[in-house]
Amino acid sequence: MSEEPLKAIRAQIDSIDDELLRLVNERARAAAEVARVKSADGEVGDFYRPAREAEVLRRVRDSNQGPLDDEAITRLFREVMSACLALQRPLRVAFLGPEGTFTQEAALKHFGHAIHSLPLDGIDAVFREVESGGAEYGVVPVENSTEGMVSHTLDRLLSSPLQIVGEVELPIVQNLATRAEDLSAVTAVYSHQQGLAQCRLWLETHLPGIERVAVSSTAEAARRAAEAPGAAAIASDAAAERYQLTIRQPAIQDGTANSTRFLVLGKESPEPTGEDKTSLVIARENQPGGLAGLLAPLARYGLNMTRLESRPSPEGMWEYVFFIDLEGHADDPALKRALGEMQRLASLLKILGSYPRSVA
Ligand SMILES: O=C(O)C(=O)C[C@]1(C(=O)O)C=C[C@@H](O)C=C1
Repeated sequence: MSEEPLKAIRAQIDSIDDELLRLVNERARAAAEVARVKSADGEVGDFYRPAREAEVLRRVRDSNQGPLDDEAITRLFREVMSACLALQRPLRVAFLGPEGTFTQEAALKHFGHAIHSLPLDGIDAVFREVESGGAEYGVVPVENSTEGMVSHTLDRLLSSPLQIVGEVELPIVQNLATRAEDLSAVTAVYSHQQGLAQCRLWLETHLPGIERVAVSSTAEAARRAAEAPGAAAIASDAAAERYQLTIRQPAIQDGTANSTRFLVLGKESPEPTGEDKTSLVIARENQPGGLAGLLAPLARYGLNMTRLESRPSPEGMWEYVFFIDLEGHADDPALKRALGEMQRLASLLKILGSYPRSVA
């Protein structure tokens, strides 16, 4: 290879980098100025604005002409914003730990890497940390495309004063990670109960009769597998790397399109962005056509429901509450009117939050 053309292109890259460096710092100074104006206006607390961040990301995606794809551009700008925000004070973000969980991956995807991470040992602990002000935000799993809802998160949403302020969708790739030399040396498989369920067919085919142990997370499973030679974990690439396990079999999940949706919890709902979702929980006394009647205003106002899930009510046996996701923000006029009408029919209606649709 001739060195001369390479030298010239590298000189060009150096000068582009100089320009990028100057521009990124200029942007950081502008973001710091926004923070100064917010403080002067008497705003206290953190300066994170999920609605504005969604707007910034959608805008750059819309003007992106490549060759970098939209996902790469989103990742880059997310990190730039994360670093700009951390100039004021890094956000404290609690998530279902330990380090190496898919929930940590979701938290980093949403907030970027310039955060102060708080890995906690349960969904309940994440809610409590945000409720008590120990963290400004929390990230918890809420549903998996193969395995369905994470009922603990739904139940906790019902009782918590927290708001859903964002959502993150993450493709989930589960691996069999172990220190064992090969599959025949595996004597037990550890994972989160959802990890075990997502790989049920693979386990039945390749490790029939081998003990399956459910633990608090896939990362905890990897930690345990690192301690015992015959143990294996169903866990992420990140967890396998963190606990120095070898991936004996990659991508063992049964569903080809396996993805998990996570919720970001905070104290205040973001303002409307034009591409939002609203989550709520409703109930009505048990009567014929009860649920249909309750949902009728949605059809009347032409509102789109993206999810409907029932859970046993904490109030009584064979009573149910319904978790609903709608397109739109609770401050949008049509949605506001529909919610008002539903409120009159419902024995319970709690808005869990309005938040920008995830920018993947
Ligand atoms: O626009 C704001 O409110 C800012 O604080 C600036 C900025 C950014 O870097 O663009 C930083 C943090 C917020 O979460 C949103 C956006």
